[in-house]
Amino acid sequence: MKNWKTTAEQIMTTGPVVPVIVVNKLEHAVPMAKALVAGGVRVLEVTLRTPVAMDALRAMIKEVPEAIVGAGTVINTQQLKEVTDAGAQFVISPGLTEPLLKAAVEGPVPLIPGISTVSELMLGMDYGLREFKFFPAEANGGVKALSAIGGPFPQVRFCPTGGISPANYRDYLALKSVLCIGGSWLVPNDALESGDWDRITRLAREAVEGAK
Ligand SMILES: O=C(O)C(=O)C[C@H](O)[C@H](O)COP(=O)(O)O
Repeated sequence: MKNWKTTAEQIMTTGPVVPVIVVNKLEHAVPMAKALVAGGVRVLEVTLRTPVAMDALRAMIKEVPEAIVGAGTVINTQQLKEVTDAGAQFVISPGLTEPLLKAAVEGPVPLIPGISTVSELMLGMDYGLREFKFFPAEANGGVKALSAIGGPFPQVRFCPTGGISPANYRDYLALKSVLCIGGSWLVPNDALESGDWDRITRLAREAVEGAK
């Protein structure tokens, strides 16, 4: 962690909503990122779930410098190295493993690993981490579970993700332990397919405004 260029806390306090992005076509990446930034959302998580994800990540980093672009769904040390080499500014994982934690704390960018139990949280804390993703948030008991899990760890902060929507995101943000939330609703696949960048800007703006 001593070599991290920024902190997980800085990433998580930059915006209250982090879009979880699935890119299927490379040509969507840059206009989508610009549309999000236009709507006031700068921290973007590109999931490594599609064949074009790495190229999309690189394109967004290069062509949308106003955005803070990170990689999501990073599940092993090989991927961690790849996204770090590509210039990702932060890394998110749905879970945690010791090899991933070890590599991340020695690497240059913050890792925000997912936890869904107290023991996973404690393991991450053993590596010096204090910021975590809570995944899958809704399926795992939602706001109630998260406030109970966070109870014994007042210094820990979360980015709940998974099943979060415009209807419930404020309930999570109301918790003191929650710095931001992640959600895929900000970048609907049909908006990407139809090139409806205005809709993506609108969704971003509404989410940011609604969080105030
Ligand atoms: O890809 C990853 O690394 C993930 O952890 C999964 C995402 O967090 C969820 O897919 C969020 O998606 P929604 O529930 O649709 O908002």
